[in-house]
Amino acid sequence: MIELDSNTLLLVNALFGALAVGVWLLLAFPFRVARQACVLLAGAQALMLPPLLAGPGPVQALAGICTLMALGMLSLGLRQLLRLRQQRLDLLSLLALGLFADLARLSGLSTGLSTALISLSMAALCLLAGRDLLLGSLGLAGWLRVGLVAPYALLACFLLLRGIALAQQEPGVGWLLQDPRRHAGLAAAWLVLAMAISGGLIALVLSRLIQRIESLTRHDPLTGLCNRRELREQLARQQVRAQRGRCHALLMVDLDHFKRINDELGHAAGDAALRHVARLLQASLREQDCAARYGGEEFALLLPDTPLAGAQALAERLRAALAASVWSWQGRHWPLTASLGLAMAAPGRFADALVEAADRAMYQAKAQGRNRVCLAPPVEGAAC
Ligand SMILES: Nc1nc2c(ncn2[C@@H]2O[C@H](COP(=O)(O)OP(=O)(O)OP(=O)(O)O)[C@@H](O)[C@H]2O)c(=O)[nH]1
Repeated sequence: MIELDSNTLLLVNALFGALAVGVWLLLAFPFRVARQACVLLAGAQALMLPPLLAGPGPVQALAGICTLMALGMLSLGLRQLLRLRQQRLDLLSLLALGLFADLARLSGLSTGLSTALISLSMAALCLLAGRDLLLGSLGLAGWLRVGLVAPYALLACFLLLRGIALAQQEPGVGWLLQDPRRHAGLAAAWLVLAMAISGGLIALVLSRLIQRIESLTRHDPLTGLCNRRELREQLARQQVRAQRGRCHALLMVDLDHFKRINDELGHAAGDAALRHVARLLQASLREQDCAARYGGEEFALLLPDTPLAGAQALAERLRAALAASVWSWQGRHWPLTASLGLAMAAPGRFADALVEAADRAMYQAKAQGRNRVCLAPPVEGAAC
């Protein structure tokens, strides 16, 4: 069996660290994924390299400071990645305590106590990072969250025990007092934890990337509303409920004379008007409703659990709100109105038929003079 000494393990650790710096920079720059977070994580990883590579001398004397700064940057990067509120006071106070203790150690004042304090500050930073991960990964499966937090918890436990042992100068726990850079067992554990932490962080970044791609495939880039594909899926889900007698409604909203905006004010104005309408529609809906951009200047609103009277009232409210809203482009006020077609779901009226019925009602509203709501004929015998 090959026995690895601590120097070889440190070298492997440093090589792994350098590789991780490269991966973070690659994600941050060419791929532009969570840029700020990735830069902070690259910085954290880079700060760990000097303590790993330096032989005895001034750089190694600064190992404590480098490790503390690396943990601080790791925590900041993690908060950025998890989109947690960037509250920095806790991190800054722990860093200040650790740095103060390290300076005391370097100047020869109470070496044991200072080293203990550094260890305790590092443990607290690891605990904070673990807590942030638990809070910020609520959407992930339980086993994955445990796997992500475990390395931080283990590292925090080790640093806590080490801090306590150092403060008491406990002779029975000699291994705890060893420098991980000179103890093969500790160097191996350090390598495993570093790999687990980096692996977990990369998994988090990838899950964020997947979320982003998924969101792009389901949303309209101009307005941020759902796109036609997402609407289709939600309609199919609602249809299953309609078969069991639940009511849902579909409202098609088509802007009136929209072409004139493009022709007279330009395409950018047309885009701004579409965004204005999207905001207004979204703000008037409940959380369970789905607002989608169905085509150019046509929107579709899916209203689950909504009986006819409620859907008609909402349609009229939306029509009036749009007509009363103020939209202007480069100082020029432009009135906006829409024609709305409403259709109610029924057990035999499948998604395509529902869209077609709402669309026909909308064209009827156009034909009757625009800026009005028309109702599609109900399916005979339907409950809604
Ligand atoms: N700015 C902008 N214009 C768009 C977009 N998608 C479609 N359009 C324009 O929307 C206009 C739709 O015109 P029409 O279908 O004639 O409808 P309209 O002028 O609203 O007339 P009515 O529907 O009959 O009231 C066209 O000029 C399209 O080019 C878009 O994403 N941005």
